[in-house]
Amino acid sequence: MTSSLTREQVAGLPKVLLHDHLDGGVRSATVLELAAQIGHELPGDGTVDGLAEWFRASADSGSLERYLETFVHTVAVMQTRDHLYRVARECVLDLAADGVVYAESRYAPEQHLQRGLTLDEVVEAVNAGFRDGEAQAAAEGRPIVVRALLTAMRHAAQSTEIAELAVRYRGQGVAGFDIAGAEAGFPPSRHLAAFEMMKRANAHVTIHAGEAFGLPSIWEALQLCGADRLGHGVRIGDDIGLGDGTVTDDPARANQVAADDPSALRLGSLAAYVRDTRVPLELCPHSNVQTGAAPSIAAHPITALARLRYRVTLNTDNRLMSDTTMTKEMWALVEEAGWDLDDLRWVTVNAMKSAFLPFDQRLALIEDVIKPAYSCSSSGSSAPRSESP
Ligand SMILES: O=c1[nH]cnc2c1ncn2[C@H]1C[C@H](O)[C@@H](CO)O1
Ligand SMILES: [Zn+2]
Repeated sequence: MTSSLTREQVAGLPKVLLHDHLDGGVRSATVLELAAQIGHELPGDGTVDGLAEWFRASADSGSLERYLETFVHTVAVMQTRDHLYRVARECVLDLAADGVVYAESRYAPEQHLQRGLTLDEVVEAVNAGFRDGEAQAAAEGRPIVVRALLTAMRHAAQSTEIAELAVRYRGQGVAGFDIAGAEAGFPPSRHLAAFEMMKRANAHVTIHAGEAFGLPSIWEALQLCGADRLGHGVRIGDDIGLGDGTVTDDPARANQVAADDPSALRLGSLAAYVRDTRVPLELCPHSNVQTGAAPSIAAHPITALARLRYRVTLNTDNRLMSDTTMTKEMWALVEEAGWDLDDLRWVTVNAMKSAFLPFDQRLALIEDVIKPAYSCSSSGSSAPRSESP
């Protein structure tokens, strides 16, 4: 239970990460080195730590739009085959060092064409980095499986082409399709043709929705665009009533009510649909605090949603901008929101169940890797939380 769980123990647990941006997790040392090579001018004081701090502080603005402005400096150094390969390979090594055993890493191929690469060359460079990173991590005794998700930017007009690219590389390192970028003013239905194309191809879709904008965005993502998962989806709390407000109006109180008596919270029809149909929520606590989607880790709706038994998964979003890792996300919930080992095991199994990986491979990772490690870590003082139906 909480009292016996240490940060070191959490660091050693196997983790599953479904929502991590490749261009949001570049090592600051790599940004510095590659920027010098290509003559890209960077903010900060010229040091690795200074640049990392610049990303964190600039992203800490309370606004998604300002958070996203920082990506210009990572995207700038991901414009050649070698640079994409390096960033992808380092990403895998960093995730493996954090205990991640399965990850889906997303990026927008259309943002990496500034120096003449084609969309296919971008995907192939990243795939090559992922494969070599996996091989090196395995050789170092930290096996990890990584798949790519191809993102289309929601303010742009290339989503159908990116969806076609995702289908073309399905089974060759690419597991699905996503849209990202500023949410307000750019509803998911703007990209309906791309989503319909994915559905016709029986391919997987996740959509950034319910982060900076609320229920209409979630509704469109699910009911018009057929999303299999929600990127963030934290604003589903707007449809869960406290009697005098919603979960997202007063998340600290909602967490308390959910812990004391979950049946006291009333679910609107969309909130009920999301829970009943087990829609996976790719929740990213530190990122949400930075963009103003949640007030703090302690008061983040993830805890109420977990107590209400939504299909909650825990994610990093952008390790560089949010100065985070999976260990840090987990440990913050333990220290600040009362999570215990069973909660961590539960979100990890939830994530593996929700991965865009073939069923037999998901099952093998759950049975052979995740469950045995969490059983070994268990103090034996509590029964594991039962799986959701
Ligand atoms: O949290 C986010 N919400 C919406 N868009 C995001 C978020 N994090 C990163 N992005 C954008 C910026 C990246 O350049 C792009 C592709 O990874 O996705
Ligand atoms: Zn994201």
